[in-house]
Amino acid sequence: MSQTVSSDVLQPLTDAIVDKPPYVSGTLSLPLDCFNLFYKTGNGANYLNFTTATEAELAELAAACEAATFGRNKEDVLDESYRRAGKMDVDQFSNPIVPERTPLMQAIRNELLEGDHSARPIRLELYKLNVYSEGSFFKPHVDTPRSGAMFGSLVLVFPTQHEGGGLILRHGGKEWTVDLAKEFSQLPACSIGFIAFYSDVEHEVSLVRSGHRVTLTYNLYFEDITVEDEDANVDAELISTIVPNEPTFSETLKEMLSDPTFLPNGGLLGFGLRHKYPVRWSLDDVHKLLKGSDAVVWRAVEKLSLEPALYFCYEDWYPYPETVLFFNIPGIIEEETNIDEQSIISRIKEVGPTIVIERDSPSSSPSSESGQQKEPVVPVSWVTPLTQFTAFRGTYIEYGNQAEHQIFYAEVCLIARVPSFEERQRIRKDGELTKGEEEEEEAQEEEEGVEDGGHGGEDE
Ligand SMILES: O=C(O)CCC(=O)C(=O)O
Ligand SMILES: [Fe+2]
Repeated sequence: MSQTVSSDVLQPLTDAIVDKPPYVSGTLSLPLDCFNLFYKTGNGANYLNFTTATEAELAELAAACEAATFGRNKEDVLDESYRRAGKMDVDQFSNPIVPERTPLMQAIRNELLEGDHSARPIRLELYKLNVYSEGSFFKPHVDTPRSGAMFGSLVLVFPTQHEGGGLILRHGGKEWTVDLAKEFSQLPACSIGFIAFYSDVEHEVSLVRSGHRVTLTYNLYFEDITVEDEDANVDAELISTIVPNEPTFSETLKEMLSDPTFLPNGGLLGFGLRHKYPVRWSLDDVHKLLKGSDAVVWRAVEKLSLEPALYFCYEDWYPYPETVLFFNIPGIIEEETNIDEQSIISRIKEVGPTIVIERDSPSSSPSSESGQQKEPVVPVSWVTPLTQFTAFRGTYIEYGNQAEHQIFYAEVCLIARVPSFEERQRIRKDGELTKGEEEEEEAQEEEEGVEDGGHGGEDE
């Protein structure tokens, strides 16, 4: 099973993985009362409507806010050189917008989730109201994952006059800017701006040069994440959009597998994933969170019986350079907050299991001298490169929008096991045989009028 395949051969597969931007934005017209805001003040309550709010009303709202904090190194901090904005917690205000009852949901489903995932049940949680007045900004960060099921954030921007305050999004070496302030001047007063993006997208709010930018932020969760069978809860009535690259990817992979010269003795195919994912201590359920093209790859590989699995990938240097895959983080990280990367790696090796995919050791390496058996190397052919090794204490935990101890974003890779050509043919024949046998059995049952333990007719 220790074969690899050249990148030229894999190129058609790599090319079939096409990506959409990791966000969706736009404007939406809503009924006038959706622009009402009621909020607490020191001595009572106040009211305004964002379509008619005056400068004085907005300044009053800004004054009723507290200074917004953000998460840095596991603590919520107030640092106006990193984030200057006002915030109001959800128990301090009321606004009648229910995003679930607007076309926003369809936009999130179709543009952000794609394909089969667009029909998954999702839940929105109102998180904060923020006011970015003149001189406000929020420097680059990723939003803190509040549970393993969180997949993104939604920002609604009210149509108040302001200049600046564009949202800059960065992902996979690309950058986009969404400046809704410019759009409002050309739209009816009852328009709201929205931006929804995946959780691992770095973003920043640029300096507001004048006016007030008022937003509602929401956390987006997959609702079926604790369900054993991920597809069981899917709302079948929603029409899922077709992902253009999914059939191409599947077909290309299928063709490769039917070629006797493609990994004739079997081997591992690797996919560096495009998104980072929130993890606690294991990757067991993370496949249910896969987004965009990452989800496409998983589904296609799974359908072709290549046993997809997710792994962390790290690079070790002692006693010789090695690249290693594993899927559980040992408890040591939970217990000790100031642990260094090398100690984590040593601990991972101790507790295992790990797969060594690369080793650069001289023939007389320390461990062979000491007579210790080295683990065999199982090489991986990378379809999409692994862009980064797993970093346990990276910038991703250092700057969030809230301090959070339990979960961090990790670089993850997907490994598919390609059986030998002989095995592939056997599986294919078995599949056909089983299907043929099932059909035969069904026909016989129908003839005999047999019902299958109360489930008869379920498939019709
Ligand atoms: O206001 C925005 O557009 C984004 C705000 C943000 O990044 C946050 O609250 O975490
Ligand atoms: Fe944010």
